[in-house]
Amino acid sequence: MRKPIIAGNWKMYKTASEAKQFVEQVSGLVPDASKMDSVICAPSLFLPQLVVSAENSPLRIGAQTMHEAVEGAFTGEISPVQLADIGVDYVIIGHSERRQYFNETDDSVNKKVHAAFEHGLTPIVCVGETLAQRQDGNTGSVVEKQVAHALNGLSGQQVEKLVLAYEPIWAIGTGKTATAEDANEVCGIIRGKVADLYSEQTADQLRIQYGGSVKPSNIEELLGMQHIDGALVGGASLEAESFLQLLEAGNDA
Ligand SMILES: O=C[C@H](O)COP(=O)(O)O
Repeated sequence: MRKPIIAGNWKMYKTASEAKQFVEQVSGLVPDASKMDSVICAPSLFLPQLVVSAENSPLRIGAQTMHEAVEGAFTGEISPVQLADIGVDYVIIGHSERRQYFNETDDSVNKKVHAAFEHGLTPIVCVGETLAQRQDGNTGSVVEKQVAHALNGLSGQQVEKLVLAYEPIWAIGTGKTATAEDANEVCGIIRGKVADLYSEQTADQLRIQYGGSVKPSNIEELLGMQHIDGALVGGASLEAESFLQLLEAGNDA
């Protein structure tokens, strides 16, 4: 039985005071970590403050990206050492918005995944196809290639610890959710690829999230699917009430 994991990705939303207020409001209401994992991935600017605000709560704090180097002349970037040092637990790697607007590639995703593990961070690795790739019937081959690249060189034990997020690009922020069956089918393809690359046991342990217009009204159906172990949520994670409803669904799954 894989433990559900619901992660909010706030993207470039909220001010520092709004972020602090949100975490103070939800932290006492987050389900126990023995039942599920609950994460907020916030803008880097707020991370130190949110780690402190969440310290007595099961809520964990994540970053939305990072550089793969330990340190260096990389203006504007944040390193895995810096994230780990302030108590961040998770980091999203290879989100489609990073791939599209900030030149993140399968190769840099792989380097960042290795760097995350070297410094004790849990990577949430995003993969997913464009609408054109889906319409051309290439969804399976696209996500298999992304998964193989992202995991290259990792041990089976590391793969069992990471989180993969399947996010069809055409469903992000559009209100169009993949049907639960379609999302489950692709998550099953991802699990099958991991079984080929590693073992059935590793594939069985791996947690796979679905992301793309997840909201309180559709999360239960998604979490009811065999291969979907959680959700990576943008818009619906911004309001405390809807985030808590998502966690409740995770806790009941
Ligand atoms: O990381 C989250 C995803 O990009 C999904 O965003 P969304 O829930 O606003 O569609």
